[in-house]
Amino acid sequence: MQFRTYSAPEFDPYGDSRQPEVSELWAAPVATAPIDADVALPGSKSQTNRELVLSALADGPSLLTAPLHSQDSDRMVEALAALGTGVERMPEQAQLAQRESQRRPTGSSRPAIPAGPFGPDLRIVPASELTGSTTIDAGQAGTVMRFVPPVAALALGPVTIDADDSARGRPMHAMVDALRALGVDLADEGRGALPFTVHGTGRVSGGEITIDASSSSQFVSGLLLSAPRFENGLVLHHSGERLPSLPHIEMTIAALAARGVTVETPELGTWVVRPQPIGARDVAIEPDLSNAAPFLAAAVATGGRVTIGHWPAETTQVGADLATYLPLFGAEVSLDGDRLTVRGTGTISGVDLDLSTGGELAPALAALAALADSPSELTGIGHIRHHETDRLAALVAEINGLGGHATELEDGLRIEPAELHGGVWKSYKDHRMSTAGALIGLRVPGVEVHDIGATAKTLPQFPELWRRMVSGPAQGALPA
Ligand SMILES: O=C(O)C1=C[C@@H](OP(=O)(O)O)[C@@H](O)[C@H](O)C1
Ligand SMILES: C=C(OP(=O)(O)O)C(=O)O
Repeated sequence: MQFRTYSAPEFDPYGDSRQPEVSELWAAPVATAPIDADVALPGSKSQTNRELVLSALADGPSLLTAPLHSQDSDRMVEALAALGTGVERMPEQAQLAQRESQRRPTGSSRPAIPAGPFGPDLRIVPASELTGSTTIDAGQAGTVMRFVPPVAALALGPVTIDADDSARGRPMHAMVDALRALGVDLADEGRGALPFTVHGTGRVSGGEITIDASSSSQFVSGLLLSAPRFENGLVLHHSGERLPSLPHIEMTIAALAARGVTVETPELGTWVVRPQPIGARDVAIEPDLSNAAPFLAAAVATGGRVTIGHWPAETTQVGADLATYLPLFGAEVSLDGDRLTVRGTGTISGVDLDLSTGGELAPALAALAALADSPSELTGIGHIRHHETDRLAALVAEINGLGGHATELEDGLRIEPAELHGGVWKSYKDHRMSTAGALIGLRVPGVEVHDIGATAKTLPQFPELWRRMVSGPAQGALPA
């Protein structure tokens, strides 16, 4: 394979997240001393894309403050706009006034949401009638490919939904079968995969269905988000060997509740949504706590300190579990107001972790485990074989490619201590593989990440934020 050298572009926080494909090599910065940094992170992908969908289906305009601007959120904005939703980028003055009005009730003078320059707030104006006769590009976004088809079914006219070549293989069967069972006409040429065309009639009858959401919680979330607009609502049962990422379903239920929609859960694996309006709402999006994983892990890897501001006191984001996971690796974690600090202690211990609730944290935690001084097992994550890439295979290949000792388990990974060396770390067009490579590169000289541009999926600013974090005013000696 031939690679060219990659030099980071100028930091452009308002830049277009649809970056050109960056398939060059990025020399991962090496920490020469313990990291000592404060990091501000843009908005949560999962919250932004839920609130975009709910705002498009709501009974009036909504304002999203501090939303994410990245490939995944841009694909969602474009999808909803193609169906007739109005999306306005708020001018800076209006943003400041809005943020001022969202100051914390405790009397603190600090705004309740990040003031970081990560892109404009968005005002969403629902269409009086969703219109089809359009094509939607989900890119690589699981949230777009699983949340938008039920919305398309509520539109009038055919909607073709497609994705990047690399994402066309992601499971969609459960959504195809669910929509058909709800009375939606869908043409998929028997593939049960993207691309397919939803022949929307402007209405979905709804009813009681059973799906197998073992491969992704997003099927449940996608159906629940649109269900209040189904004529008969939805009674949804999950039947399958497992249900991953439960906090993400909790996030969906919480987002609906905040807009006045109750989701009843009479038993585990059943959700009931009655037909009802979805309330318009102004929402402040929390920072993306899953994207916090490589940054906080950097403190552990270098025996240093990383602080992330605006850490929510209460959240359904699974990244909040980093505060309990990282101490298992040997870190100290403290929360001072809304500032979460992780301090490395100089020791990186191996861990046994069931990550079934938070599979998207696995790449960062696997990278940290590869730097640990004792073996780790990360389990409950068989479903991450269906994420942006087969993450179990990718992590094993790349960790071992640097001299590590990782093996694939039926539902996870075993990683044993080994002396790592430099080399090319491939990203497989997966943002979390790119950031996992960067994390290992902090401690292993000569790691070159192929396609750091993949981080544009949820964090286009990653190379610059990482560079700033590593080049902070750190002093002292790295752990042995
Ligand atoms: O609903 C969501 O926002 C997400 C759900 C999870 O998907 P899976 O259940 O497919 O793991 C998670 O991994 C993904 O990053 C985001
Ligand atoms: C699995 C992920 O993304 P998606 O929303 O595309 O499923 C992820 O971000 O780790």
